[in-house]
Amino acid sequence: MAIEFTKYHGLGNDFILIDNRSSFEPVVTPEQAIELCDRHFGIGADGVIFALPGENGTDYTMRIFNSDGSEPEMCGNGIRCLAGFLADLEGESRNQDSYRIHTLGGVMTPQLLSDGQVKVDMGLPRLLASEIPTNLTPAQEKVISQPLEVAGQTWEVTCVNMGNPHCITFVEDVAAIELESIGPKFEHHPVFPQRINTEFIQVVRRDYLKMRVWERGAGITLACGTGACASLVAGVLTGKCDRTAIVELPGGPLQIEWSEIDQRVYMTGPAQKVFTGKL
Ligand SMILES: N[C@@H](CCC[C@H](N)C(=O)O)C(=O)O
Repeated sequence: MAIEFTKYHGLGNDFILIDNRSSFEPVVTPEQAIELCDRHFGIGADGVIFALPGENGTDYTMRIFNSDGSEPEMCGNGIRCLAGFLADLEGESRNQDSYRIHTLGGVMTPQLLSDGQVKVDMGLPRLLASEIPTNLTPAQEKVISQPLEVAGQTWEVTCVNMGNPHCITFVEDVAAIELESIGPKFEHHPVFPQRINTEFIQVVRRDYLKMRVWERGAGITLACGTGACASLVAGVLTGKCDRTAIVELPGGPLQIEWSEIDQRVYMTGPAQKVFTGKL
């Protein structure tokens, strides 16, 4: 059976999008996703995203496999790409600018803006150790500026769940971080039972942060939307940044706001279609 796909990226965080609207189960297995994501022997991507029928009264469901075949709960750059993909699929029959999307990390609402960008209501950040999850502090406490031993060094970390788990460390210079060697050690640290996404943040100004990321299940990527949101929340919790800031990633900037009014996090950024194909 031939399967059509569309390749998208959000700031270089790239995905294979599949129209899965006629079934509640992904038409590609995690093992096949690993092969498709391979940059030498496959299409090449950080993950495979499926547009499935909506659940619990939502318009659609998003599921995603990382390039290692694991299934994360949520993907920020991916959900912007999904919104662009859905708008394309609906074509002339489209009658809405925003979609309510069911994900394993909760309901998210991407909105297509007139300038081509996508703004996503990413929901409320979850901060308790049990919600990350981590056993770094007692279950009902937040994990803010806690010491964590990784690779013989003590790092001061703050943890935030944005549907998926993140561990954030503020550093003087993100360029000096040896991401390839330190990233996997954070990801597989025993204090994180479901592994972790790891962000290193340099505060250039209170409204401008530089970020590099090691993603759970995907390694170094050019951008991570949930990671940018989690990092801004961590910056506010530690008093290092404002509630609205630009987070500059290797693939480009995202605008992030942690609203004082409704306490929800909003992310605005691009979603770019690259090409279509058939498997
Ligand atoms: N790149 C994504 C996050 C994808 C999922 C992540 N690798 C995980 O396992 O949680 C984003 O833009 O948020």
